[in-house]
Amino acid sequence: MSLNHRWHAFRRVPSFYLPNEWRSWVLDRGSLTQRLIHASNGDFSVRVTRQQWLQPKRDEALLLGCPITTHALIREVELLCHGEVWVVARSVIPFTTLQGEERQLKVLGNRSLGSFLFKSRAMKRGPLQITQTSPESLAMQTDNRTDEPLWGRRSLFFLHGKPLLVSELFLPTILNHETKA
Ligand SMILES: C=C(O[C@@H]1C=C(C(=O)O)C=C[C@H]1O)C(=O)O
Repeated sequence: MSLNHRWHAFRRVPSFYLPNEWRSWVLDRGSLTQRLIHASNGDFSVRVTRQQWLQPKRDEALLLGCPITTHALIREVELLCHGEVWVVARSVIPFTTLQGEERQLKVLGNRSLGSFLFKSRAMKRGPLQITQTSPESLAMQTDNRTDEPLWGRRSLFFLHGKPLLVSELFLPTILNHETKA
């Protein structure tokens, strides 16, 4: 069952605010998909909750260098390990990025965006921006309800120099699982 996360404007916080237990996950610049596959012994899946042509949020358009009125491909997903949502993610992909090899991004389906990005030799990643959001932003199921703030990040990826913006929010389930492991 989807968490129906509502993405609000990104409120950036300095990375030194990150609690120690989250630093290794939120500051990891490698493939999150690969890390989740490893952490779940391969019991990993992607649930696409939205894929539509929409206007990006103002702060997203500014970061991407797109006119605020242009539409972009908005892809929102939940990344599940052992059938539980561990990460929710939102990607904003401008029309001008979805050309050439990158047209494949339109038809990823339940394949992970990261599996495409980190295979590409033409991929560069920009700096990570860190955010903290209230647990109310997630209509969380009872088994991972928390009063703790949620930590997330966003960064630009560049494919052949063309940008897309990826935002990710990490659920407390990740740490609960790690303490059990
Ligand atoms: C960027 C990555 O791709 C992940 C998968 C996504 C998707 O399938 O839409 C979106 C963001 C990431 O959590 C990664 O694996 O590092």
